[in-house]
Amino acid sequence: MSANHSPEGTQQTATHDSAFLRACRREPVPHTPVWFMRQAGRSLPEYRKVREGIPMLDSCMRPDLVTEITLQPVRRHNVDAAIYYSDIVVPLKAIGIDLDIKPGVGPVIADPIRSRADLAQLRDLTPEDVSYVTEAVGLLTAELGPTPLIGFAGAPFTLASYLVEGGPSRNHEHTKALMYGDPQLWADLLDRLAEITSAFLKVQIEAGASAVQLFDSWVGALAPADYRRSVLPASAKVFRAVESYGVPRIHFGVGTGELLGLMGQAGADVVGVDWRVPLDEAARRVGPGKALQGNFDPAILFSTPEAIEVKAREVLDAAAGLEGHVFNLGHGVPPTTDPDALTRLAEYVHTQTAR
Ligand SMILES: Cc1c2[nH]c(c1CCC(=O)O)Cc1[nH]c(c(CCC(=O)O)c1C)Cc1[nH]c(c(CCC(=O)O)c1C)Cc1[nH]c(c(C)c1CCC(=O)O)C2
Repeated sequence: MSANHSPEGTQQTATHDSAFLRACRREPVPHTPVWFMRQAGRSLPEYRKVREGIPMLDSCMRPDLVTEITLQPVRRHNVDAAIYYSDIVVPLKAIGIDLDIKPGVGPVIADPIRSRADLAQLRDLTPEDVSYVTEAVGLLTAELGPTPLIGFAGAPFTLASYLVEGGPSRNHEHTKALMYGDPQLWADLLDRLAEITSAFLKVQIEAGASAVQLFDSWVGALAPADYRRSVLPASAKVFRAVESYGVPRIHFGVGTGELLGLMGQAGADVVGVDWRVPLDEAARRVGPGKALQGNFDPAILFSTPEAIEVKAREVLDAAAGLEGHVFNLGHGVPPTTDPDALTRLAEYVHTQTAR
C-alpha cells in the first residue's frame, strides 16, 4: 500500500493540491488563494484574550498557544493558508541574543552588533534550540487538515538591521555605515545570519511546513547595486539551503519596486509585492517562471466595504495575466483593523475568482 492510502497520506495529497500551493507552483487553481501577512495578532479579540499577561516571546515558546493563535485567523477568515505564529527574532533569542519585543515598538537588542568581536554572539542554531517549534508545527499540521502551513524567517538584511541598530530604524544608518565601512565584516555577519535562518527554516519544513516565506521587510531601503553586492548572496544562500525540500519559497519586502527582479533572482518561487507597483508591472520586473503574492494596500482596509471591493477588483484585474497569483496585502494587517473587513475581503476574492 502506498503512503497515500494512509489517512496521513490522504491529508498530504489534499494539502499538496490546495489552491495556495497550486498557485505557488503556477498551476491552475479552483479560486485565487488568499492569506494575510500578520493575519494572527492584535486585530483579533481572541488573540488579545489568549495573550493577556503573556509576553510576546514567551507566547512563541508555548506550542499550545502557538497552535491556538495560528489557527484563529484560519477559523475566522477562511483563508487558504496558515502562517506559523512566531517572530523574526525568535531564532536569535533561541541562540542566546539578549533581546525583547517591546509592545508598540518592536524588537529591541541589548548589545547591538557593530564589531568583529560582537559576531561571536551569533552561534549556530540547532533543532534542540527550538524544539517547541517542531512540537507546535506537528500539532498544527494535525489540526489544519488540508490547509497548508507557511513557515517563515527574517532575511539576513532585515535581521542585521535590528541587530546593528539595536532596534527598529527608519533610515538604517548604523547598518549602512557597517555595510559600506567594513564590507568584510558585513559579509560575514550576513553569512552567519543566512546559516541561522536556513537552519530555522529547515526545522519548520522538516516538522511539516508546506511553504516558507523569507521576510526582508526593510530591504527596500537599499539601491539595487547595493542589494546585488551586499545582500543578494546571503539571501540566495538561504533559498539554496532549502531548495531540495521542494516546498515553495516566498520572498517578501516593502518598498522593493526597484528590487523585484533581483529578489526573484535570489532564488524565490514566489515574489511578494507591496501596493506601490501594480501586479502586471511587477510581473514584467520579476520575469517569467515565478508566481506573485500581493498586493492590496492594507491602509484601504479602513475604508468603506465598497471601496475595499473596488480596490480588490483592481488587484485581481492586474493579476489576470499572471502565471500564479496568491492574494495578500502589500504588508501586514494593521493592529487596529476591523477583522470583519478581512473576512469580507477573503470572501470577495474567493467568489470573484471561483472557476
Ligand atoms: C519586521 C518583522 C517583525 N516581525 C515580523 C516581521 C516581518 C513582517 C513584517 O514586515 O511585518 C514577522 C512576524 N511577526 C509576527 C508574525 C506572525 C504571523 C502572522 O503573520 O500572522 C510574523 C510573520 C507576530 C508578531 N510580532 C509582533 C507582534 C505584536 C506584539 C504583540 O501582540 O504584543 C505580533 C503579533 C511584534 C513585532 N515584531 C516585529 C515588529 C515590527 C513588531 C510590532 C511591534 C508592535 O507594533 O508592537 C518585527
